[in-house]
Amino acid sequence: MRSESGERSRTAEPTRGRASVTADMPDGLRAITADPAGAVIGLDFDGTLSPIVADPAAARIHPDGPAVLTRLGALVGAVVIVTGRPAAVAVEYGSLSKVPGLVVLGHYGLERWEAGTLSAPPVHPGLSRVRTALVPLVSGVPGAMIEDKERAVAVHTRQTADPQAALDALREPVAKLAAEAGLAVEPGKFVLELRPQGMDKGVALSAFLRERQARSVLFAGDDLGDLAAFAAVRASGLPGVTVFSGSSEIVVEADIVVNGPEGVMWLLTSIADSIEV
Ligand SMILES: O=P(O)(O)OC[C@H]1O[C@H](O[C@H]2O[C@H](CO)[C@@H](O)[C@H](O)[C@H]2O)[C@H](O)[C@@H](O)[C@@H]1O
Repeated sequence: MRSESGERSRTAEPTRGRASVTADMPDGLRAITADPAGAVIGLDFDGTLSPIVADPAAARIHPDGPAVLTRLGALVGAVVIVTGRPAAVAVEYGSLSKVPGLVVLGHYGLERWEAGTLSAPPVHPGLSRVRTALVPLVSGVPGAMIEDKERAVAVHTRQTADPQAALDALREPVAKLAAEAGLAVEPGKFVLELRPQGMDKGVALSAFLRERQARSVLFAGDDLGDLAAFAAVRASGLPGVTVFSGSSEIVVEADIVVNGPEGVMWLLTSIADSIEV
């Protein structure tokens, strides 16, 4: 996939064992470790907590994820997952139902899961129309598949012979269909998602920061849909840090770059270690 924006500004290399982020620590990270009770840690799911896999239904959180999130959740003001997945799916694929205090904002913030309770708005009426119209469109591209998420529909090309060419071929007809149904198109890693307008990860994260009266913020993501959350970190006026969960598929500018979900686990563990010092 193409590069979306500028250069990586910092690199944190995963290491094994107890690690510290105190050396060369960005100011936003320093604020988090100095005043953890005021910190909100925001995390994307796919590509950040969960390694990217060919079949969207086979994605599962990194094996260290539930324990790391449980540990961090006890140390900071709040841990929130902001994902394009339905919140209940992220909870299931993340084995997150027993992580105390965790909030999951699904469908880019349309849904909220907290303490086992899910709240969500009515399903957008345009979705039934695109659900039907997408079938002949996608069946014309061998290997392309539809992921029906109830409040959104995603078209995936990762399993086609040429994922980028398939994505490019579908981009225009999918955009036309979305416009006719009053939906937005959310592009991502070999995926085009048709979803309701008016909400994104930036809107969702900003509202959460206000709700929790955050004094600092970190957001980690890996894809185009996370850029709005990165922008929200920068616009919040809070000491903040953006973390790019890096891969070979896309490059995104961020304060810290780590090596995919493995690197995210290292960073979160390092933050917890630094708080507990
Ligand atoms: O906001 P996220 O938590 O990152 O969710 C974004 C989309 O992620 C999923 O698709 C991506 O991950 C799949 C599994 O690794 C991969 O096969 C696919 O190519 C990626 O685009 C998910 O399937 C979508 O519904 C999410 O919107």
